[in-house]
Amino acid sequence: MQKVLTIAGSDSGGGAGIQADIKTCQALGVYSASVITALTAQNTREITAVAPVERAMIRAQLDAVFNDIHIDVVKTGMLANKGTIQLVVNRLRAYEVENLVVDPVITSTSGTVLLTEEGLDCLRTELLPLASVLTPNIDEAALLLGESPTFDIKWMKQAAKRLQRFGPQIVVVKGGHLEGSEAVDVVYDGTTFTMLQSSRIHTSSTHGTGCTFAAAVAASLAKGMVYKEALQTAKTFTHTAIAHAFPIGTGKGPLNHYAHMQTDNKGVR
Ligand SMILES: Nc1ncnc2c1ncn2[C@@H]1O[C@H](COP(=O)(O)OP(=O)(O)OP(=O)(O)O)[C@@H](O)[C@H]1O
Ligand SMILES: Cc1ncc(COP(=O)(O)O)c(N)n1
Repeated sequence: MQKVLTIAGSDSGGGAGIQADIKTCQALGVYSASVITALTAQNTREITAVAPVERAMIRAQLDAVFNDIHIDVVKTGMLANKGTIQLVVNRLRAYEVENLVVDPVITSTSGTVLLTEEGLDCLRTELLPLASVLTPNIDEAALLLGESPTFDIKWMKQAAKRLQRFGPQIVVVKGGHLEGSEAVDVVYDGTTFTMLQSSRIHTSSTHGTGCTFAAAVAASLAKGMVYKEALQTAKTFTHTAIAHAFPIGTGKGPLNHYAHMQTDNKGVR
């Protein structure tokens, strides 16, 4: 059984964060352990409270997992602040983690800041050098680069190339928020660009798409897939989960993480 550790925040509404990560790993047949960095009081409409977990408790969770369970791939999501990032970096180095997927969660879709400014600097300089795969959306890519985004493929390519210089082996700039009929993500591996392409689904069920995509990359890498196959698997998995989402809540609803189990191999019911 391959094992992923997700280090992220809890979403009480069950659509994003730790909950999305665990469901994704489960659906892809990979075991998941979880280290919770923050609690959020959240539903499909808004985040009403955020409580970062104290550092000693995060450290205790990390050490409890790493001292007992062999982890194949680590995935990070909401890290909340500089202190937590420094601690996570310290523990990832101590346990010699080699496979790391970093989803740089900065702001929720509903507009709540989930990472402090100091935390953003620290993520850029201390965590990105350890990353195997970095998965920003267009806004997150721009914040990491300290500039305004342009919502087109040309800018996404430039951003991916420049972000790769911070240290991650592979950068995926996700185009879920692009205009048009296609949802295109730009992948840069230090040498070549590739595109992950799918049709855009017109739906309000998009809460947790970023968490789901990154967790599916982590689970696929844990299963031994090479990165191109892992990214394509994650893209198809996320698309299917959006396409077959149930109407849950009154805002931006969660995905159906188990949809691909109810579909044939082409992702069609
Ligand atoms: N409406 C959609 N139709 C098809 N694919 C989508 C749609 N929205 C997002 N995706 C895909 O989902 C994945 C996540 O991309 P997105 O840009 O939405 O990330 P994100 O903004 O980090 O997500 P989140 O909404 O959780 O913050 C990408 O592969 C993207 O192309
Ligand atoms: C705990 C947690 N982690 C991540 C997100 C980002 O997801 P989204 O952009 O869909 O709101 C979130 N809302 N909550």
